[in-house]
Amino acid sequence: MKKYLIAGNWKMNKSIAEAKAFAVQLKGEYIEHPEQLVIIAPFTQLETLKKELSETGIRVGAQNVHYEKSGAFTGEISVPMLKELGVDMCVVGHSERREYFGETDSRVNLKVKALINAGITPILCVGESLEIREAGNAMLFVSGQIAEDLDGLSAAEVSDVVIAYEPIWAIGTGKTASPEQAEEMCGFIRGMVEGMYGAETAETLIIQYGGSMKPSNAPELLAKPDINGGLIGGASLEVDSFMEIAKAANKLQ
Ligand SMILES: O=C(CO)COP(=O)(O)O
Repeated sequence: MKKYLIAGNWKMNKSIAEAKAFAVQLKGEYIEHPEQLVIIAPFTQLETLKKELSETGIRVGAQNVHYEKSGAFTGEISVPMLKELGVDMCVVGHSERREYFGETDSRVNLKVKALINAGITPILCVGESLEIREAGNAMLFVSGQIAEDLDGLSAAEVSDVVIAYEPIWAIGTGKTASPEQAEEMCGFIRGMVEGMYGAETAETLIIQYGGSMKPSNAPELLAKPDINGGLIGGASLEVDSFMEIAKAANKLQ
């Protein structure tokens, strides 16, 4: 059976009450593979979501983390703090963090390592801008990101990482990468991981596509052999559209 991970990245949206209402509604749905779902929420909602979803098998993730365990880092949240809440996954290196908050590959690398050491699955985001794609350098750029972001990790550690390919030009724009474009890059990433860490690690690696994924385009994207799910922004904010995407994955299994 092909593995999928359908992740809703809520970004900076929802109140605690809204997060709870979403979880309650989600629990009312028939969910074939709850272990394939994860809600990536703002820090303030994590405790509520963990509580509400505790018996369901649906996982909960954070959107960012600091790599130091504690210290004078005002405004930051550490890996042990996420661990204390029972957080299962954490997005690292989202393009919005890279663009607006100066997240560098070397910091992304430290975050990935800190999360793996604590047993929290990193969802590592990579992806090129439109300018880079149009210059014909998308693969060169993405391979550079992956090489730096995974630097120093063993094959066993890379097996614990999820990679999300999110072309910046497709995020929040309504402009999706075509299934062929998405597959081309996800296949390229898998090939790169195979070259670096071996066939076994590459075969089991979960590679998501992200960027305006929605119920209408999800079936075609998810059908591609190297795409193991989605990192979904806008369409994850409503249970109905999120579940439609999850069901599209189940139909392919
Ligand atoms: O950035 C994304 C998920 O991390 C994609 O967001 P949209 O689905 O809203 O384009």
